[in-house]
Amino acid sequence: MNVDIGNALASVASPGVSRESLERLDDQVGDAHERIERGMADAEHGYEALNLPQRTDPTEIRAAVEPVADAETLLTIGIGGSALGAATITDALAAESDTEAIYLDNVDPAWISQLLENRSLENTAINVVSRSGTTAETLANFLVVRDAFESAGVDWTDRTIVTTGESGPLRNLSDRHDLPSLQVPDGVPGRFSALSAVGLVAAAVCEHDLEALLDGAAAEAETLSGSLFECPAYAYGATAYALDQRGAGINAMVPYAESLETYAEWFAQLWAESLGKDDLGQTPVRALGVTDQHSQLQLYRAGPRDKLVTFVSPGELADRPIPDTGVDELAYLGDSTLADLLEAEFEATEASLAAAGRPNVRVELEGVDEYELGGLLYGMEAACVLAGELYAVNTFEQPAVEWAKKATRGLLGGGDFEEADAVAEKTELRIER
Ligand SMILES: O=P(O)(O)OC[C@H]1O[C@H](O)[C@H](O)[C@@H](O)[C@@H]1O
Repeated sequence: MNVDIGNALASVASPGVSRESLERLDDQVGDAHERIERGMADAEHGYEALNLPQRTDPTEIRAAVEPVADAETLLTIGIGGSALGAATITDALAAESDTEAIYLDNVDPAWISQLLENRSLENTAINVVSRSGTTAETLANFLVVRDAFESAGVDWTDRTIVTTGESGPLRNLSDRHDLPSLQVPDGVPGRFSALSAVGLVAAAVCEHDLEALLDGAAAEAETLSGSLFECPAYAYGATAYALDQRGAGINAMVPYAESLETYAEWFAQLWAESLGKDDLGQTPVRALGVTDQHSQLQLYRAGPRDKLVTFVSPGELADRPIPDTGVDELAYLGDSTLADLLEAEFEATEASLAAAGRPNVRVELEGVDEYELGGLLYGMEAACVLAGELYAVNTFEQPAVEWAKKATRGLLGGGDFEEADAVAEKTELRIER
């Protein structure tokens, strides 16, 4: 990916960052890069994720999915980092097979029932993913889906792949039923695991090119260096950090491709869960170009000066001409294509923010294919790790999320967790109808 931070400069935007400030910040980027390189070399928890392009074995993943290669539907059961990377990849890429990839990352009973009803389960495969192997939502959904297979007389053990940690309840279950299984690599937190089996099993069943995804990521890894002026990922992370320090506490991620809508969700988890700690962090907002030009843009251009808008320009897309109508006022459309319109809207929106002095950054791809997507995912992970160093937070933990997980388990009788007591202590001021 390339990154253009021109519209984040203080000469264009407020808040903005001056070139001199960026040059001063570059010293910290150099130190942070040394720390990151050390963490990668020592395979330290979290930093190890940046080694995935070299460590992940696509042949092993393809072999594990072989038994379900014919699936018409792949139900991936996971949540957070165990679903969003895989969903980002299969949603972004053009279909290479007839497999439909569906993600069960919520526990809404009506939705799950609807998904299972009228589905031919003989042609469905299950991909259950949980790093810890203990996440209540994932295990509950898995048990419900298993039960639906049993009720339909389909042997779920023939149709299930497991990706989990080295030990834990899901690993035990997988061993007991002798299921094909893959391991979440040690030292790789869920939200940084898109380029491991966690993100690539679904891509393999959908016959996407895993090597190209990893090659794109490896090429991005090659750009990591001690200066933000030489590394697009660090330029992004450092600029987002500097703008947050200057008041842009919100980061709206706006890809200009329908297929990248899920990518904005993945980014939101990465940015929020990694950087939101010690009363610090930048709030990610998910948006989509051009759709949200007609809803959120008003606020971005004229609301409080507390936002960075990150555009992702997808580069060349498969195109479709706009038919001519013979109506004079619409003639300009008839001379164009949908991709021309998308591009013009992107450039106009970017300019409209700059003209109003609102900081924005452009992330440029050369198309939405495996190689470019691998680079984007890796680049944003590296940007996030760099930002974590600059904020001096522990990027790779998520104690606030764990707190709510414990409270939920306590409420359901899954153990004695003091966090659950807070539920009964809720302050009420109810207004009843
Ligand atoms: O993969 P699992 O252990 O099931 O965890 C799934 C998700 O659970 C939690 O909510 C964590 O905060 C996320 O970072 C993680 O991705």
